Amino acid sequence: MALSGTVRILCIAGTRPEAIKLAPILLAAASRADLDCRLCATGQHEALLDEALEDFGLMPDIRLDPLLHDPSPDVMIARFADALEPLLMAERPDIVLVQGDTNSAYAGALAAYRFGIPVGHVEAGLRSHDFDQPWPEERNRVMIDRLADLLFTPTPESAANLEFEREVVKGRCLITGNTGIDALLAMRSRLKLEQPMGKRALLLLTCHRRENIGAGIEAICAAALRLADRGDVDILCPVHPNPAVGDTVQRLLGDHPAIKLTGALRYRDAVTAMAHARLILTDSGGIQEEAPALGTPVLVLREVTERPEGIASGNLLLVGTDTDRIVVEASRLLDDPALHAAMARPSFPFGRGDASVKILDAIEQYFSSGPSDDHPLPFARTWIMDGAR
Ligand SMILES: CC(=O)N[C@@H]1[C@@H](OP(=O)(O)OP(=O)(O)OC[C@H]2O[C@@H](n3ccc(=O)[nH]c3=O)[C@H](O)[C@@H]2O)O[C@H](CO)[C@@H](O)[C@@H]1O
Repeated sequence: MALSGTVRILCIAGTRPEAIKLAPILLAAASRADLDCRLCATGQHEALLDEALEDFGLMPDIRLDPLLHDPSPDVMIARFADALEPLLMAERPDIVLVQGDTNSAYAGALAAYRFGIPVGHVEAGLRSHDFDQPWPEERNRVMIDRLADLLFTPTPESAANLEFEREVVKGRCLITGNTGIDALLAMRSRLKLEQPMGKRALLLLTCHRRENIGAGIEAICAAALRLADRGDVDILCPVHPNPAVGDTVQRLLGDHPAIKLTGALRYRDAVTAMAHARLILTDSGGIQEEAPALGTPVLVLREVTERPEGIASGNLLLVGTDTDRIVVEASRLLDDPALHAAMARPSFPFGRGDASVKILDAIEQYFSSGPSDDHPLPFARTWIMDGAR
C-alpha cells in the first residue's frame, strides 16, 4: 500500500547522455527530504559517464563490476541484468528509474520487473517506428515502455506513440518535457556564452550512431571535407571513443587545416560549442533536443528521427548521410542569412527545464496515493530468497 516515509529511488545508467539527463533528477531529489535518490553505474561507457557527472558535481553511488570486453548488445543487457539482481535484493529500492534507450536502461528495467520493483522510464515514448534505425535503441525503448509503471514522456507526440500502444503499455504516462533541457539550461546559466568574434563560421560535427558506422560515416566525412574546402568555415569534430567511429574520422579528416578533431568534449564545452556554432551536423539524439533551445540550426545525419517535434519547429532538417545532400543543405544555410535566421529561432519543443521536478512530483504522488484498480503495484516475478515482496 502507500508507502510512508522516504521513497527510495535507484537510477540505473551507463552512458554520457543518461548521466546528463539523470543529473537534474539526482540534484533535484537531493533537496527533498522524502526522497532518497541514488545512482548505479553499469560501466557501459564508464569514463564518459563519470566525466559528464563531474560537470554536475555528481558521481555514482554504486558501480557494477566492469565488463571484461564489449559484448553484443543482448549479451551486455543480460550481463547487466544478472549483475543487478543481487544489488536490487540488497538495495530494495521502491522504484528503479531508467533513462532513454541504452542497453543499461533496458537491463535495469528487466531486472526491476523481475523483482516486482516499479519501473520509471525517463524519456518514454520516443519512436522511429523502425527497429533497425536506431538498433538496438528502438527495440530497447519499446520494451522498456512495456515494462514501465511510470512513463515520463517529453512531448505530446511521444505521448501519442504510447497511447497508440496502450494495449501493451500499461503504465501511467505523464508528459514532462525532456530532462536534457533541464540540464542544458542549468549548464548554460553557468557559462559566459559571448558570441565568437571570428569571421569564419564554426560548424560542429558529431557522429557515432551504430547504423552510420562504415559507409555512413565515410559519406559524412566526405561532406565535411568539401565544406572545409569552402575556406570560410572551421569544423570542430569531437570524436566519439568508439574506435569503429574514431579510426575512420581520424583517417579521413585528420589532415585538413580547417577541421579540428578533439576527444569527446566535456558537457560544458559541448554546450559552449553548440551555442557558438553557426550550424550543427550530427546524428546525436540529445543534440537534436538541445540545439533548438540554443537557437542553432541542425542538419540531422540520420535517415529517420524520433524527434519530429524539432523538424516541426523548423530547427532541425533531416538530411541523412548522402554526401551531396549534406553539402547542398549546409551550403544553403551558410550562404543564405534569411534561411539561416529562420532555422536559428530558439524554440522549446522538448520542454522548458522543469521536467525533473515534474518527474519527482509524480513519483511522490505515485507512492503517496498507492495503487489504484487500474494501476496495481507490481508483484515479484522472481522469487526473492527471503520471501516474496
Ligand atoms: C536513439 C537516440 O537518439 N538515443 C539517444 C542516445 O543519446 P545521444 O544520441 O544523445 O548520445 P550522445 O550524442 O553521445 O550524447 C549527447 C549528449 O552528450 C553531449 N555531448 C556531446 C558530444 C561531446 O563531445 N560531449 C558532450 O557532452 C551533448 O550535448 C548531449 O547532451 O541515448 C540516450 C540515452 O538513453 C537517449 O536519451 C537519446 O535519445
